[in-house]
Amino acid sequence: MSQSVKSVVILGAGAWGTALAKLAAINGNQVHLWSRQGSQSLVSVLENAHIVLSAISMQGVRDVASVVQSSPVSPETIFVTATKGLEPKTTYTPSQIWQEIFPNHPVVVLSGPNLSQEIVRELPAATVVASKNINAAQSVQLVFSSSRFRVYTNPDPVGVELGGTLKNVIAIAAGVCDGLNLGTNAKAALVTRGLTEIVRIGKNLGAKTETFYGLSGLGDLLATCNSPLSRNYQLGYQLAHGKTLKEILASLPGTAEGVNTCRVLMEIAQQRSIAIPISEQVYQLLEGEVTPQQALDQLMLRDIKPEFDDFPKEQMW
Ligand SMILES: NC(=O)c1ccc[n+]([C@@H]2O[C@H](COP(=O)([O-])OP(=O)(O)OC[C@H]3O[C@@H](n4cnc5c(N)ncnc54)[C@H](O)[C@@H]3O)[C@@H](O)[C@H]2O)c1
Ligand SMILES: O=P(O)(O)OC[C@H](O)CO
Repeated sequence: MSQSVKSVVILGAGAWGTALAKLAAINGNQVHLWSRQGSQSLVSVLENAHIVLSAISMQGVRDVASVVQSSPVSPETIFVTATKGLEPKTTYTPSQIWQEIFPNHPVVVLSGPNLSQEIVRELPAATVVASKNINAAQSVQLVFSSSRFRVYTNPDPVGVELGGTLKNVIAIAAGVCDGLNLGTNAKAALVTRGLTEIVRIGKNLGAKTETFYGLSGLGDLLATCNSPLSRNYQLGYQLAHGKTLKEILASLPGTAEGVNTCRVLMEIAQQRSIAIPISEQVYQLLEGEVTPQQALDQLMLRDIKPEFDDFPKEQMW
């Protein structure tokens, strides 16, 4: 694959930032991995950057974006966000924060079934880069594509971002399901109905339904709900084994964004009257209002209903 060498700055040297820095470096790009604990100043690494990719956990995104705003950045710089979360105060996605702060720059979302521990082992994986600016998405595609990492473009950044973000809540539920040994049928039902909740919220927020059936939606949902490498899945699994949220968070390696996302998601669903029963039980579980068994009972004993919300009546029977 031929491409011109790009100067790529990765913000956040956690698990995902480090894996992405490795992928960009494999292709011969000039990569600077910036961490708040490191010795390099943000201003010095941002100079001449073609691409600035944020792999900061949600809680730090606005602070870091504001510091970047006060640094000299080329007018051509493309911002890429790889964070999977929602901002509590505004309910914004990370790309909405970057776009608000940098209204004249292209913003690209990078999201997919990407467990970082597999990617650093160079196991094959695929992802999606989504933007309203196709040229920017294609530039980012070239920077990260390799024989081990297949990158697709997509024109629906909100859908790609919400798929990666909302699946973390369902992954917590999947961990609970496996932790309680509920079986394969239960897991299939949970993941499928979880996807229905993600589509309901996503459509309401302006995303395209098809996006949720792609890599960044269903793909990431399957990866995260089936792997003990997922921190969100692990969190649910340990809740099912009787640990408290506080105990789990104290020993979990890295960030489980699903905890914060679930709280913001409940606010969005309530404001917009969207039914998300699985996510609601995850919320109550995280708040300590129900036990895993009570959450399961509440889901199974809901009123019976048709499978789909919006089948035209004449096609029903
Ligand atoms: N690890 C994965 O497999 C993976 C894959 C895809 C997406 N993600 C997403 O990427 C994001 C980061 O995940 P991670 O696994 O690297 O988490 P992590 O906990 O390993 O790293 C988070 C990074 O954010 C930095 N950070 C947090 N607050 C900050 C602040 N206020 N200022 C500066 N830096 C700050 C931390 O120093 C750290 O470098 C999350 O939103 C996660 O959902 C992770
Ligand atoms: O470890 P998790 O649960 O944050 O999942 C990591 C990625 O989002 C998987 O694509």
